[in-house]
Amino acid sequence: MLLSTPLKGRWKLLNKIGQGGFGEIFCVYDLETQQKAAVKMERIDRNKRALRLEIAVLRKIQESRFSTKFIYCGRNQVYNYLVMELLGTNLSTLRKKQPQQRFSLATTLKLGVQMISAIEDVHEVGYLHRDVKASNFALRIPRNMKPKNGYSPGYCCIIDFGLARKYITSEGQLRPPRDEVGFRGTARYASINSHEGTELSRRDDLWSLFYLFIEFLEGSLPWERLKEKEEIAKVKKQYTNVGMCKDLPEEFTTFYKHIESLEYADKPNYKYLRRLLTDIYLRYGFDENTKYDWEKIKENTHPNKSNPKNQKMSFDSTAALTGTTNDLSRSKKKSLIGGFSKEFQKEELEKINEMFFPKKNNEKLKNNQKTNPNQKNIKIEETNKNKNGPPVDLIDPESEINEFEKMMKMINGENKSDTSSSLNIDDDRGCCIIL
Ligand SMILES: Nc1ncnc2c1ncn2[C@@H]1O[C@H](COP(=O)(O)OP(=O)(O)OP(=O)(O)O)[C@@H](O)[C@H]1O
Repeated sequence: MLLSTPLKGRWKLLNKIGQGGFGEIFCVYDLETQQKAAVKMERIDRNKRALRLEIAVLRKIQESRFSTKFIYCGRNQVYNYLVMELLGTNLSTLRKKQPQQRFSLATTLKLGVQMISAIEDVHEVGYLHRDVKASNFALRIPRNMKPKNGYSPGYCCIIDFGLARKYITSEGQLRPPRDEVGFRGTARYASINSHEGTELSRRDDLWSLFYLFIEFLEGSLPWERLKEKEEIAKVKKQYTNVGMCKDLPEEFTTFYKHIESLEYADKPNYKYLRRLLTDIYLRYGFDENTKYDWEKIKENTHPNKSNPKNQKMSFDSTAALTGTTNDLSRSKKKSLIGGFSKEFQKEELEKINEMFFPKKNNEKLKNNQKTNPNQKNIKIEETNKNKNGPPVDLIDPESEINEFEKMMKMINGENKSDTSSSLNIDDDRGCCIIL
């Protein structure tokens, strides 16, 4: 690819980092900030345009910690383009680099908690994502490869709002479902509602997430090899929670039952779903030192290898690319937490929450301790009591942390997060790209 002029005289194209149905994504060098960024380009002559919608949603979701930072949008003779924060590897690529193409339970849970939050944040601004899949989540690149100022090495962001749809009206009311809708999304992860042409709602993004969890843990989905949507739908219908969750911790069954209980209009209980994953995490004895699969400690060369307590978590981007795994086994069944005092459990839970949500307000976390995280049977009973609606919220309201403002300043200097819905696409016709 030849580039005669940097985009808008500012962004110099370096290399292609992604290709999707809607456009191409490039890594660019920002001559102004001297930092790398990502640019998504969509040809102006495309019949179906998705970038305008994507930009609108991205700008609305800027306050979410799980969103990539909007930088600029513009147009030249050939392309509409969106400049945004450069993220790291997407989760699909990362998974495929693991042995057996699986993530460990710990990694799945850590990512899962963040993915639920990311989806919740999209829903909060009034949109459904409608294409939840691993390649639409990417890791935020940690500065200096260390958790810093609210970043953690595994912080994952949701991307690609090209298929998003507003599910509430401008008055904040739920849009009435249409009688029939065309298929949207990616067949492998689409909910059965989507296959059946039913109007999608918040629950359907969570169905896709559930399928993703299975894929993360098992390395594939039962309908992996099928190509036709109709065949995929047929197999999907055969696999209920019994088929898919039988070898998994029982919270996955509870997860499944919750989304299964949701009607079109129901708001999913995101906190409850996050809590289910955190419960497993604690029960299996994972803690804040538990590494992601792509992190590694160079044990042979580590100066403190004889004392595991001295070993600090480190992000190794090479490991992320080469697929190095951690030392956790999926079959690890011991429950360390169960043997400790309540105080210890509280401390543990705080730490875990800090890890999932860096810089979380500790006072808020303390409120979350009212339920013993190990009393999963109680929660299951509570869920069953509320069959006609979302289960009771067993966790105290979890306020959103306003760390994002700080993070934005840190990443983007003075870039403002304009959340207005009106799009102000800059006409940049002077800029010429030759492919
Ligand atoms: N901001 C970003 N930083 C780094 N990589 C990115 C960024 N945005 C997208 N990518 C990479 O490009 C890939 C494709 O991006 P995206 O999903 O937005 O394109 P798309 O055309 O909508 O794709 P699809 O048709 O698969 O939905 C992503 O999976 C990711 O690997």
